[in-house]
Parts: sequence; structure tokens; C-alpha cells
Amino acid sequence: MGLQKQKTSLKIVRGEGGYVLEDVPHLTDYLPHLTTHANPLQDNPAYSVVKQYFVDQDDTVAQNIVVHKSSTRGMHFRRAGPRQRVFFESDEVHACIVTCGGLCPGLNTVIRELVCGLYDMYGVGRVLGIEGGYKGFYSCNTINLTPKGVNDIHKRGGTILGTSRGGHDTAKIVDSIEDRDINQVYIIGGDGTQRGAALIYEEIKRRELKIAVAGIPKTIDNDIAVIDKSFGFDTAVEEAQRAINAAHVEAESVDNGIGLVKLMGRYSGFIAMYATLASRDVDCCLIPESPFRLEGKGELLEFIEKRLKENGHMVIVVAEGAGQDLIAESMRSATHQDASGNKLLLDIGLWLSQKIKDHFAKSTKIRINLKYIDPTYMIRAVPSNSSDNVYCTLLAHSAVHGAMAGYTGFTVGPVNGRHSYIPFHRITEVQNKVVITDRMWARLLSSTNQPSFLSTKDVEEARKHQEQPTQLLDEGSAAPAANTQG
Ligand SMILES: Nc1ncnc2c1ncn2[C@@H]1O[C@H](COP(=O)(O)OP(=O)(O)OP(=O)(O)O)[C@@H](O)[C@H]1O
Ligand SMILES: O=P(O)(O)OC[C@H]1O[C@](O)(CO)[C@@H](O)[C@@H]1O
Ligand SMILES: [Mg+2]
Repeated sequence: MGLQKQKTSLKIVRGEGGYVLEDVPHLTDYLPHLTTHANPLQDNPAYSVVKQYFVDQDDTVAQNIVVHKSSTRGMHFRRAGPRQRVFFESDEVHACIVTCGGLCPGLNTVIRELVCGLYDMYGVGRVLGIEGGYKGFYSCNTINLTPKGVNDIHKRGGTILGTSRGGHDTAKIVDSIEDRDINQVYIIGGDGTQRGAALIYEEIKRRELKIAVAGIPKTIDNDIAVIDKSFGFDTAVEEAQRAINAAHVEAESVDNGIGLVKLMGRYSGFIAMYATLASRDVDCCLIPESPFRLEGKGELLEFIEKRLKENGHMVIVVAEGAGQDLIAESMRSATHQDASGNKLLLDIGLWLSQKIKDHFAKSTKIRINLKYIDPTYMIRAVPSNSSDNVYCTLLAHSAVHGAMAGYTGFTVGPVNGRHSYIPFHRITEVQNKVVITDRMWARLLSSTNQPSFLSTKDVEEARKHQEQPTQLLDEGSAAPAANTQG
């Protein structure tokens, strides 16, 4: 196919028909003389019978699969999976695992499957758990992780390693990795964590160390770009149904009942959108991406009044990041940040409840009965469901195969259903958001029959954002919508 390597800091390979591979780094990029070994999986009774078990060196996964006759082939990522040759011998590997950022269903499953994958597939005997997130590298104890020790952990919520925000100190972390003779680092976390992982990889490369760094993307908000969806998201949507059902039961049992449910979603309303679509009991869904106002013709309070008159009750789902501009305006509050620098949100649920109550207190015609349910941490702290468990297994195994094959500085994740190795910056340069000019949001509006609350200016603004190309999509290919948007 006549592939050519480009001289850029990014690892771009171009081919015929507009084919672009955005490759991930490999240890041999800076340590060219490493020796390779036969993959021990070839003698593993479970895997050796699988026809074509090893992934072809040239297999790549297309980012854009909706194409026209005249489309260029576009962006591709390296396909994840086991390689014929590996760059680590089993008894040479000393791996470590760390979990950072907020909790998410499935963290323990990923830990379990990393440990079992390393032991069972590659005969690795030394896996260390770093406790308490990034700062644990230099300030906490470590634990030895064995298949026996992690056997049951997927049945529990949270992370057995603990987690934290803040405390990323690249030099101290890499010093600790070097001091402990660790040569494979598995980092589970969201966008902030993957930014931290990129810095760790850069420092390891600068020091020319034979250490592979693999990221496993985690976020309950599903706001990680490129990948189809993040683990734990399905579980969260399922768990959210319980709160929505309760809100519905409460609301329809009284006159003019309003059930208001707040769900997670700092910058992206995926949980709220999917939970609403799944439930069918929701009359109105509010997300950070879609601006709304309270007062005025066609705005939220008028719609609530209309729906109460029609149905006698209603259910509202609000993502925690929605309407932040409205609260900030009315409270003139200062902006606060958490230890990682994330904006601390004002409580839209309580604020909105009060605003709705105040509005109807003025009305002599409608006496409302509002119940506010905040299940945010409940949907995050549960163990992952069956489909997330299987998904977590594939993520963990893909990460192990990648590190064993000498890839480094990568995140794993499914792109159009195929697990791929994705460079860190592609995961961190943009955040996945609900595109309100896309079909999925239209489906939601049509299912709840709520107004869009958008002004012409809001729609123009949304279209502008949708068309914004990412760093590499500069050659005529439009930014691909996240797959969760259909
Ligand atoms: N730009 C950055 N550079 C280096 N480290 C970072 C950066 N942003 C965040 N981190 C570190 O990554 C860890 C987790 O970050 P954060 O609290 O933002 O959560 P996250 O990984 O984005 O997950 P989530 O948002 O889903 O909870 C923290 O220890 C933080 O110090
Ligand atoms: O209270 P914490 O642990 O900082 O987490 C809250 C945030 O974490 C997230 O769940 C992302 O992990 C957001 O939805 C939420 O705003
Ligand atoms: Mg984050």
C-alpha cells in the first residue's frame, strides 16, 4: 500500500485513498534494539486453538464508517489485540495498576481482568496495586495483586485500590516507578487521568526507560472522545431508571405531582439523555449542552404548567451540569474548583426545585407537589452490570496485549465496535458531548415532546461547535459524531 511515515511529533502514517493511521508510540521508537520473544499465548490451551488469534500487524480500525462513494478513507487507529511477538518475557514483567478520578461502575472488574489477564495469558507473577490514585505512587502503600486476591472484586462497587483527585506530580511518580522496578503501568481514569498518563509516558520516554504506559479510559459521564462509550455508562443508565421510576410513582400518585431527578453529567448530558430515552416516563430532560431559561414564552416554567394541565403530573430529569449559568447569575457565586482543577458545580436540582415551587406558590390555580430525588452517587457506586463486566474484560485484555507487544503512551477503547489503541492526545484534546443538532437529541425531544428551549442564536452556536474540526481532521473530513449518538 506504500505507507509513508510523516515527520511530526504525532505518529501519522498515510496511505492510498486518503488513508491516515494515527499510530501509538512503541518502546522501539526510542529503544530501537529491544529483543522480541514468541507470544506465550501460542502455547496457552485456551487460545492456541483459535484460528487467527493474533492480530495482523497491519490491522487498523476506521474512525469513520459512514462513507460515500467519493469519500476518502480517513482516520484509522491501530487494532488492539495480541501480537505474535512480545517485547517482555513473562518473568521480567513487573506491572502496576492505579485508579484515579471519580468512581465508576466496573473499576474493580478492570483491575481484576488486568491482574488475571497478566497472570493467565502471559504468565506474569508480579502485579502491584497503587493505592489512592496518582499521589499513591509517592505517598501511599502498595498491595500485591494476585488472581486469588481479586477473584471476587468485580461484584463490589468502587475501587479496591482507592482513588483521588489532584496530586499528580510527574517527576515523583516516575521516580517511584523507576525505584520500584515497574515496567508496565496501567492507569485507569477519565480525561484528567489520561492527561496525567501522557505526562508520565513523556517523562519515561525522556529518561529512555523500558516501561510501557497504558491508559484505560473511565468516566461515568461518557464524555471521553473517540471511543464508542465508556465502561460503567450502561450500568449508570440502568441504575438511574430506579430513581426515575420512583419519581414517576410519586408524581402520578398526587395532584400536580412533579418528580425531579438529578443525574450526573458535569459537561455532558449522556446519562440524562439515555436514562430519559430508556424510561419513557420523563416529560422533560435538561442537559448542559442545551441552554434553557425559566421565565418567558415557550420557556421551562410555561412548559411545566402546560404539561401539568395536560397530564396532572410530570417527571423532569436534570443533568448536574445543566443550567449552571442560570444559577450563577441568580446567586452571583464565586467559581470553585476541586483538587484536580475541575469546576465545582452549583446544585441545579435544589435550585430548580425551589424555583419551580416559588413560581407555583404565586399561582392560585395550580398547587404542585414536588419531590426531588438526587441519586447521583448511588448510580456511581454500584457494581457494573453484565454487559459492562464483559466490556471491562475486553478493555483490560486489550491493554495487557498492547503493553506486552511494546506499545506505550496509548489508551484502549472500542471505535465502531473494534477495540483499538488510541494516542492519549486524541482522548484528551476534545470532550465528548451530546450534539443537540444531531439525531439522538431529536429522538429525545420527540419522545418527551418537550420544546427544545433553543433560540435561533443557540442553534447557530450549537452548529458552530458541531462543525469545529479536531486537530487532525483538517483535510475535509468532518468531525465524527460519537457513536452513542446514533
Ligand atoms: N492536566 C493534567 N495534567 C496532569 N494530571 C492531571 C491533569 N488533569 C488531571 N490530572 C490528574 O488526574 C487525576 C484525575 O483527574 P480528575 O480528578 O480530573 O478525574 P478524571 O480522570 O478526569 O475522571 P472523572 O472526571 O471521570 O472523575 C488527578 O489525580 C489529577 O491530578
Ligand atoms: O464528588 P466527586 O467525587 O468530585 O465527583 C463528582 C463528579 O465526578 C463525575 O462523576 C465524573 O467522574 C461527575 O459526573 C461529577 O460531577
Ligand atoms: Mg474528568
